[in-house]
Amino acid sequence: EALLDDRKVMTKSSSVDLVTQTDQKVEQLIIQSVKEKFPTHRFIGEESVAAGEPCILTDDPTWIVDPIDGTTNFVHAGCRAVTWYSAVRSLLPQMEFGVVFSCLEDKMFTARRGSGAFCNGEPLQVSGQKDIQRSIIATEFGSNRDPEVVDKMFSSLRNVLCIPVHGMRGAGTAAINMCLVASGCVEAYYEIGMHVWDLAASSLIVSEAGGVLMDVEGGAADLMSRRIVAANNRTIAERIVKEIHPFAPPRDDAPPLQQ
Ligand SMILES: O=P(O)(O)OC[C@@]1(O)O[C@H](CO)[C@@H](O)[C@@H]1O
Ligand SMILES: [Mg+2]
Ligand SMILES: [Mg+2]
Repeated sequence: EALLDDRKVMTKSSSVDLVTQTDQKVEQLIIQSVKEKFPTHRFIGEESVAAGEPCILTDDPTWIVDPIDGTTNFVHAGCRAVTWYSAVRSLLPQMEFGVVFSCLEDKMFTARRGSGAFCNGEPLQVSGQKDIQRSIIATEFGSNRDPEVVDKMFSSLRNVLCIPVHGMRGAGTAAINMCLVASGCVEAYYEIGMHVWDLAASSLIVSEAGGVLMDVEGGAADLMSRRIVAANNRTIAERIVKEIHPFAPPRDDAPPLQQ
């Protein structure tokens, strides 16, 4: 309770895009401790980018950090927070490993390229369901309250729901939604508007658990594009793509607007 009272809530891109001192402190803690071991590595951190650091991938090993994914949950409920980080190498980008920690459930999700995905050391496998009408799909509404954008999100939501699917869910964090796909708890997750740090670690966890990643228009997934479909298999992913009303938010690696 005292911690909740102490929590200073600030806003970023909009009045519903929240950040706390805890986000900033956790990010600094992760970056500092990695830097001590790997002084030449680079970082893309959510709160560092918010403070003006660049969001670009180079050929250097780069750690992509979201200190708390689900800050809104954290602010409201105190405990529904996730800390995660991942490292990528090369411009493609080639993810080397990903880590998502769900402190609510005390679950550590990990994946290393080519070595599978795990939860607390137990191997993960996506759902074997091929019938979208027997599936649960996860999504989120993001922090953009522009009515035109909200209309597009609602149109996609309506279309997917009316396929019909068994249900739709949202954990309030992209990272955990993706881990739910990797664990076989939901068949797919899609969203437009989240950022590279929301997805980087969990994208490897999904693919190492046997899942597929796709752009919302069906092409190759691009983690800087702020659009993703993550599914248990290609059949389910392609069916969802048919129902999504696509739009393209400014890319994470777009040059900053001139003042
Ligand atoms: O700012 P945060 O808490 O790191 O993350 C933002 C986020 O929780 O909001 C989105 C909702 O659209 C999620 O998909 C995404 O993971
Ligand atoms: Mg996040
Ligand atoms: Mg965050």
